[in-house]
Amino acid sequence: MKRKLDKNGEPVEAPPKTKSKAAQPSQPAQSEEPSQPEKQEPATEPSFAELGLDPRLVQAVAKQSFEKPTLVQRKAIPLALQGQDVLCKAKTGSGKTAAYVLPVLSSILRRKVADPTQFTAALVLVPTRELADQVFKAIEQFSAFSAKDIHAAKLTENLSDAVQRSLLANVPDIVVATPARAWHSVSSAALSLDRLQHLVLDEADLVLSYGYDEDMENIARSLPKGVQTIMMSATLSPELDTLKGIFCRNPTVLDLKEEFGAEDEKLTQFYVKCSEEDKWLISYLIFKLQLIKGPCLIFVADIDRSYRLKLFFEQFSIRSCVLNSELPINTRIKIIEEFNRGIYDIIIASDEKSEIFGDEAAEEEKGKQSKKPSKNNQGDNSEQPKKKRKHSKDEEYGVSRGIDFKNVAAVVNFDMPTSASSYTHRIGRTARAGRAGIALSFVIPKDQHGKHKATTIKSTEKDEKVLAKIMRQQAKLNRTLEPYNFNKSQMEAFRYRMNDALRAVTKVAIREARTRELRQELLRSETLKRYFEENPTELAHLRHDGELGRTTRHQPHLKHVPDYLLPKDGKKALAQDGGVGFVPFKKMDGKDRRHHRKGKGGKGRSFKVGGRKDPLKTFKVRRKAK
Ligand SMILES: Nc1ncnc2c1ncn2[C@@H]1O[C@H](COP(=O)(O)OP(=O)(O)OP(=O)(O)O)[C@@H](O)[C@H]1O
Repeated sequence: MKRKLDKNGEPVEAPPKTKSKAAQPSQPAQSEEPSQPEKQEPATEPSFAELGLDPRLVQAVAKQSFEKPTLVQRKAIPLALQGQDVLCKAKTGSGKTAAYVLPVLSSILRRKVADPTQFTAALVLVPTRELADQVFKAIEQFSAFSAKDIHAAKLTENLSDAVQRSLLANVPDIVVATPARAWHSVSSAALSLDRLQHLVLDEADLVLSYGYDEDMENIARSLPKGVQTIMMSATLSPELDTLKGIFCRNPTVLDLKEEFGAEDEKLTQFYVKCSEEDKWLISYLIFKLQLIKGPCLIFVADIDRSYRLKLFFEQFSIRSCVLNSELPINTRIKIIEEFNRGIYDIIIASDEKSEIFGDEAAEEEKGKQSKKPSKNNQGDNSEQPKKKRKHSKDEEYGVSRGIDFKNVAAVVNFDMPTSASSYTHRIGRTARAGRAGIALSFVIPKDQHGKHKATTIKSTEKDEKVLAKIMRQQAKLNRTLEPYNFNKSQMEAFRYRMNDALRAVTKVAIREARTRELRQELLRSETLKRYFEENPTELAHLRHDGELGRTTRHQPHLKHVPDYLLPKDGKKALAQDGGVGFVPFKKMDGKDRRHHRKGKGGKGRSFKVGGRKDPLKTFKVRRKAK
């Protein structure tokens, strides 16, 4: 039974004095208690050292330049250090990873002082391979000063069973894996959970959506008694209840409200209602004229779409890279790393999972009949999103959730997600850890859907419904989405160029781009290196194929925007009535513009998010009089 908590996530009753888990079930049920007056946060917030963490971890945290713990860290770390089960819901980008990694590492270090026996004490389950990589890196960073005492392993790479076995033969203290990988290792006796002490489910609301129900059940059966369970999630979903039922005993539930009030909100949200064709035109203008600057994440509905947009941008010399489930995991991780290092400014990510997480608009139409409580989701396929089993794609792929893309200035929903919760997760890739960011979503009005055969896509049919739902959801958080209006007449001058570029991006060109990308990966593959050494002619063929076939028409004239195309008052005139629509990330005086063109530091980065150069400080939204 869950405990009552105040608005700040403080348990209303005093936390148990005992550190022993065994004592917990005997505590009286608290959930029916009336609400207590809110507890005030202490005048000064505790530092990491004051949270009771091992000093070596505090040192590592300082190295990361984390000045003070975030709300979720202040609340969850002490509870986890006491050995309690914790179910924590906190917003995206609020620092949940450190909130569980630090106490788990601290407990392992503390235990090792008394008992240096080597065994796997912690298992961290995450829904995607990308996330596993990220969590593993966080563990490495936080154990920088205790590396000889903490040995971690990640079980998600495309490693052979033999290699994974040898990894596990070293008996890591902490294992990070997707549930499928973890169960595979447990069932083959490569990983022993016999002495497990901590189980973490990160992005817990997702694990069942990814079709891991059976793996979770199997893992649950293999756990010894008394394992501490920590569940982290950015949203509350019925799946959490299912998992709570399977794994937790009397967890403390932390439902943490936003750390910042509306006035501190650093995320600005816009939407553009436009035709299917204008979506391409506006995107071209936004990126070519740099109306949005800085690292940007563009979400599209499927893989073909990601290549179509990339090739379309290429026509105008706008550089971008694609991220999708077809690419090998190592490539995906590399792309995320390179984006975080500032090598790419635009990632076009296909959010195929958005479909799986439920088309809420469709659900609404079904009259919400399926509101029956599901005690246990096993076999309950009617309520569970369908597992997608497609061979070419990686089912453990996911970029809209959990991944810590650094300093993302803008998230663009080129194609709307099909649910409000997908939207929350997508926009959560920007404005992280108190930084600024914008979200811009293209919405196709219902009467415009299907009108432009070349670019129409099924998933955007219910954009308006989804938008309405998103607006309601955001309003609950005191957030609004503002219309982002373009001056249509000024856009017209660019239309023929956009059409020219769209025509060049044929289906054949997209197919070719898709296979070319995969071919490049084959050429880079370490696994195939040996094979190619022995079969050099095949390597030559593969290379030759790659050099051939650039099926997109090359149109050098599209690269530059001639001055006569630009409106008299420059880019600003593109915004209708000079109002919403111009998104300068930085005040652009003459000097700055030169600076931008040159591409500061040769990296093409021309602004900082947050700090003195906070682009949003110069951003004016003029509400349109209704
Ligand atoms: N105390 C802190 N001070 C400063 N930065 C922090 C702190 N804790 C975490 N961060 C940074 O905040 C960013 C977001 O953290 P993290 O990825 O853990 O968020 P999250 O809540 O797990 O997000 P999501 O729900 O999207 O997975 C990371 O770049 C992390 O390094």
